[in-house]
Amino acid sequence: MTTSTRGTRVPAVLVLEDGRIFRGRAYGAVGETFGEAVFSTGMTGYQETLTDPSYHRQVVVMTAPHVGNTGVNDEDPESGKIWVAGYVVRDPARVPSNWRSRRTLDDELAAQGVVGISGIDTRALTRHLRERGAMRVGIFSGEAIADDAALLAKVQGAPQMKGANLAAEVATEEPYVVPAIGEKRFTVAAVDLGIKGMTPHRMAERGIEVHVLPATATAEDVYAVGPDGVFFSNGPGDPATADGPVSVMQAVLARKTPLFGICFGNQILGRALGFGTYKLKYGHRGINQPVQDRTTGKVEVTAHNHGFAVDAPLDKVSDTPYGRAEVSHVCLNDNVVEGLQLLDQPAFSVQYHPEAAAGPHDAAYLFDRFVSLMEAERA
Ligand SMILES: NC(=O)CC[C@H](N)C(=O)O
Repeated sequence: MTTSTRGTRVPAVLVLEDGRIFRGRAYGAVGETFGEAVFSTGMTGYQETLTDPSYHRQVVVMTAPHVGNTGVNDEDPESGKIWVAGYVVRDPARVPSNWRSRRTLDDELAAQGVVGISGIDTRALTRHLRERGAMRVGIFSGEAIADDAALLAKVQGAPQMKGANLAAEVATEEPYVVPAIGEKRFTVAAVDLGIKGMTPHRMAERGIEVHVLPATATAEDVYAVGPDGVFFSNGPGDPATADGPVSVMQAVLARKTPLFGICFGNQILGRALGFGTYKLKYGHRGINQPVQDRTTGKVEVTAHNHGFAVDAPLDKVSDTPYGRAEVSHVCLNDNVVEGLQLLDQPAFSVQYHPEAAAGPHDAAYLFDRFVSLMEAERA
């Protein structure tokens, strides 16, 4: 069911698993959907958010009150489709305006079968999620609307995010190559756990030929491309389930190949080193999060999308099977671990998004750091 609701007033209901209910109008496709309710504080960049594969099985609530103002263009998507399980906005733009816009966001959501809701108090919903924590949610419109108790029972029967193993559902099935822009200097094997398009692009800009491999790639697959460095991407789901990628990363660490991880990749490095991961109460999602690089003292404003985090000590160097490791970056809002680095071999990762799609470019230096590690290895 993908009827566009543009110009119509189809009622819709959002039901949280703790029984709180919000009533509004259908936005995008009419029907029903389930996921984990999370909020994003980004005021721009909604196309990048919607198409980030890390949002698979999450229903995204936008805290910015006006969404859709710049329509939908063909340049900004981070992957081939919208991945969010549902979309919640307060006040959709009725007439988008931008020189790149091709379609309205409402029509794009409808065309891709993404069920959403508009006209609800997203500020109250966000405060609820902040106080009670991220939780399961359902959005129902059209024929899917039933009595509240029946809808609540459906939401309470939907799968949880904790324990979800989702990377293989979003990653490429076949390997592909993103060529270096200009002169080729390095080859990188990138394990795709839900990679955003901007990430290989940021590497390609630095003379890296990126071999993107499926989430199920083995250490043999990684080394078959003759990599100067290995990269582990962002991705959806609970890092506690990523045993396969953790053991591939351990093989890379054992060979001391230069290694870089982003987001899910940071959690996998944490696990590979022997740290735990845990679910944050409501996560970090947006493009305005302050992070300190403890190796330089500099503070950067960064893009985030994570609901889990690494449990590593902030105040000491840890001994791991791969040498000494430390927390390199920390979120200044809540002291959550935002980066890890090894001190005895060329490996590091960040929990946030230096590819900045969308978001500020403060953290682009991390791609240069990866290049420096590969240069040092070659020297
Ligand atoms: N963007 C990501 O890679 C997210 C990682 C993980 N799924 C989390 O929610 O924390």
